[in-house]
Amino acid sequence: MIEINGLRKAYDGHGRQVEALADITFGVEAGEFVCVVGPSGCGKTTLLRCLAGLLPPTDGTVTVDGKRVQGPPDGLAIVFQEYGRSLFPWLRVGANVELPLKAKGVAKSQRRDLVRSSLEAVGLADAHTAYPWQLSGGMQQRVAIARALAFQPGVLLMDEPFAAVDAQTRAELEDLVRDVWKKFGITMLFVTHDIDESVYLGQRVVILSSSPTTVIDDVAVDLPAERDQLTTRSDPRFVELRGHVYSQIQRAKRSPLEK
Ligand SMILES: Nc1ncnc2c1ncn2[C@@H]1O[C@H](COP(=O)(O)OP(=O)(O)OP(=O)(O)O)[C@@H](O)[C@H]1O
Repeated sequence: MIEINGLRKAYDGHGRQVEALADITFGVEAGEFVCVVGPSGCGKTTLLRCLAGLLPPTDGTVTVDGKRVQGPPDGLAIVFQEYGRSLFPWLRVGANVELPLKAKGVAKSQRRDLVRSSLEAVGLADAHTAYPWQLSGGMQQRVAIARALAFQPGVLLMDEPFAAVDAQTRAELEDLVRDVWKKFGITMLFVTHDIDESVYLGQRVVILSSSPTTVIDDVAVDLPAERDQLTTRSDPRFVELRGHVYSQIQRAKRSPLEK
């Protein structure tokens, strides 16, 4: 479904090159839930931007559904961390969710159905006529997720979507994302700096090194498919996997001479 092959991305800035990604290779199967973790500044956002066709790679290729990414691929949606900036404050919730559908040329009656069903899927059926600024941060992020779902994406990219919400809301949103993933069979690539979150959510965790960034590990999360904030997080296997990812990231942060 997603194939990333030898991806390198260097930025040119004020006469000096910043190599954000050195050499990234991994794939995501259709319908899989893969989390990407790595130290701060290792290029997680850059990776998602290359996948979404928002940035051209310096080297290497990205393909989605067999097609090489050279611009935003069809059927791919993205949810960013900063929900406050991704929703239009002058549009009501329903209109925010509907906007990309209008741009896509979806007929009015179908737009109405999609807006209703995606707001229902995120538990916000009643918020249709509210303005985003009347909602809590967690609810605003639900609207952003509904907007992505209404688009009926085959692939959903999420860039640290819960970094700005409180711990309790975060747990609710994590469960919501697992629910919509299961319900809609979407291929998920979820970027986070939170190790526990990556193990709780993913079927696999891809671990990135610090710069020059490569994939240092690709961990299969062999926890039961039914996850629960209490039982999963206290499962000895969860604790073991979290410890493994943590130690890999610590190793990734050390300079090559210390490893
Ligand atoms: N537009 C840009 N021009 C120049 N350098 C950039 C640009 N965007 C990102 N970088 C650099 O590329 C590297 C990777 O940045 P990126 O934001 O992708 O990392 P990240 O892992 O998402 O960071 P964080 O964990 O802080 O969210 C950083 O060194 C950053 O300074």
